Amino acid sequence: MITLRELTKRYGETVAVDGLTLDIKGGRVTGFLGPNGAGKSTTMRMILGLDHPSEGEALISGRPYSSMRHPIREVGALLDAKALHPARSARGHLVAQARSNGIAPSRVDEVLEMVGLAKVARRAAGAFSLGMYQRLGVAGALLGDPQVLIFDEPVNGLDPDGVRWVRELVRSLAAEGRTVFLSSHLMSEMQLTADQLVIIGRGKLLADLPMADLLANSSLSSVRVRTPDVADLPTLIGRLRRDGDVNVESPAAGELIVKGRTVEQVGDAAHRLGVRLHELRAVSASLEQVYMELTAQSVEYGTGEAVSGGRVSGGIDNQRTQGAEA
Ligand SMILES: Nc1ncnc2c1ncn2[C@@H]1O[C@H](COP(=O)(O)OP(=O)(O)OP(=O)(O)O)[C@@H](O)[C@H]1O
Repeated sequence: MITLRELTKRYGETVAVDGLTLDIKGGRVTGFLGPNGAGKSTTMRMILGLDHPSEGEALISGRPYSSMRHPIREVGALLDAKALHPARSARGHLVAQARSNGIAPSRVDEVLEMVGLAKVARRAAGAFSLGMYQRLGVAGALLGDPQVLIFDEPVNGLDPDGVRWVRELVRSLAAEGRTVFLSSHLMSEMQLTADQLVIIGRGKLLADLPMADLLANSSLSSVRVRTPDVADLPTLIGRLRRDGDVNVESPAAGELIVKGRTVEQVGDAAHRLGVRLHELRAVSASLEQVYMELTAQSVEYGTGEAVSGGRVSGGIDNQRTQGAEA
């Protein structure tokens, strides 16, 4: 697990990370999202001891990175894939890392095989494509067989095959119980990969909740209903509106678009009233739509107020509370 407590980083006047408090748990892939400059890389750098917090702390399995004797056995990271000596071979690069962390050289060949670089392992890394650098970075992260993995934009520069490979790899690492924390600007890919989402804006936490809840509770998601019992629709609408916090529109005779209720709730209400349904389906927002709405608000109103002031906010706030309890 990764634990952040009031984690804050200031660069002069700039507050890059602003009081982040959250737990990034094992057994699932946690996606880390935020606009450019939101503070994602700075957060990851502080977790990895590359930057010192101005306030607060970041712990890995309950301990700060700086207290670890062999850090890469506890946490593997891919931050800047190109940050290595270009004249060194992929194997040489990993062997040096393995040696300084008490890891057997046989593990180097194992991880090179895992990332598909075994055949080019003795070539100078300087001649590598961006995708090959990314694979080498992933190999470095896996070298110490750590329980916690941090990937900053791991699919950057990868072809569709490589993107899929990363997705399957991180999902299998999480399935083994490991903590996987990864950032990406590719929303469609993140939607396929992550179980949990942490979204920040201007260094502040905007959301920390399961992907499914984020999408289902978005004001952009809805339930579509079609009934032949047109005359009964006003009664059904009245029942749906009874508990408040719902938006019901009727775009055509016998059709409803309901926002703020689940398909189960709408189906049950119709059943109780004896209204026949010929169509009942959830129309889920995409992660990209929800993300754009959420972060646009944060930009417009400032991050702190945004989640309690807008349409998305009710859902987000509730979910954030639920996420914290989970
Ligand atoms: N070494 C530094 N000195 C001064 N300001 C910095 C430094 N590193 C980051 N910042 C600032 O801190 C803020 C957060 O930057 P950071 O790189 O963490 O954001 P990010 O979410 O990773 O962005 P991106 O998606 O563009 O990679 C930005 O305003 C950035 O300019």
